[in-house]
Amino acid sequence: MGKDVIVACDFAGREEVLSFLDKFTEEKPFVKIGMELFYAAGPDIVREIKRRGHKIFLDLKLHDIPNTVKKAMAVLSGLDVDMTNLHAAGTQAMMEAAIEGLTRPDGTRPILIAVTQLTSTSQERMERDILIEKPINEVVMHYAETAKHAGLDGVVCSPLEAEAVHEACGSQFLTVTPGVRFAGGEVGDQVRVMTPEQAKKIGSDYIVVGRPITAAENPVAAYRRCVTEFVDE
Ligand SMILES: O=c1ccn([C@@H]2O[C@H](COP(=O)(O)O)[C@@H](O)[C@H]2O)c(=O)[nH]1
Repeated sequence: MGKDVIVACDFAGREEVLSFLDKFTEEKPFVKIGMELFYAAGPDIVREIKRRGHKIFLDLKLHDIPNTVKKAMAVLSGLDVDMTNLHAAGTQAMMEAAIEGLTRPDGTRPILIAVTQLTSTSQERMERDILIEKPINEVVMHYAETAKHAGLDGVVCSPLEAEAVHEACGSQFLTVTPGVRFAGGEVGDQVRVMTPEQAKKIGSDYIVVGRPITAAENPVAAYRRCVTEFVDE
């Protein structure tokens, strides 16, 4: 897979997401379905968007005991998504169980990536609220290396950490990076942010962009701007 822009379709239901996707008449963006849409519209919305020809990143961030995650991943493996994820904080054992569950009888499976530290988390909040008293870069790197040992394909991290993750885990280990804003754009609840252009320079494999596209006056133009800044030569 080459570099791509993944659109975070954080919508309240089926009609909202489909009318958003209908605006894209000339391209089929890679779509991220997160908790809001999945909890509202269920597995059918995954099938429907897939049927329309979009690649899908199912972003449910599983985090539970290994047996539960394994069984949940076995269910998700039937949905034919292209990518899914879990929290690396669930341990190497949980990640190994997830791979077992996700792998189909024919040996194929979607790309599986691990969330390191959420891009909305700052150094200060991580120390104060979750008592992790290490530099956030070191924490991200530790989770990335654990995910690699477990056999995962990559991580979710900020573009700020993409270069270091590739240095530690290899260039084939995927960096899927939310926390992306246009220069001067509203940051909202994100903390560790970069522009699409900066994410490209630092070597992110995928950028995940939600509100800068979905809340834009012209979402298709905003998407194309991301592609121009991040993908095009
Ligand atoms: O660390 C993480 C992990 C996941 N996300 C998800 O990405 C999008 C970002 O949306 P924006 O509107 O561009 O902020 C959203 O769906 C998050 O759930 C993340 O932001 N950070």
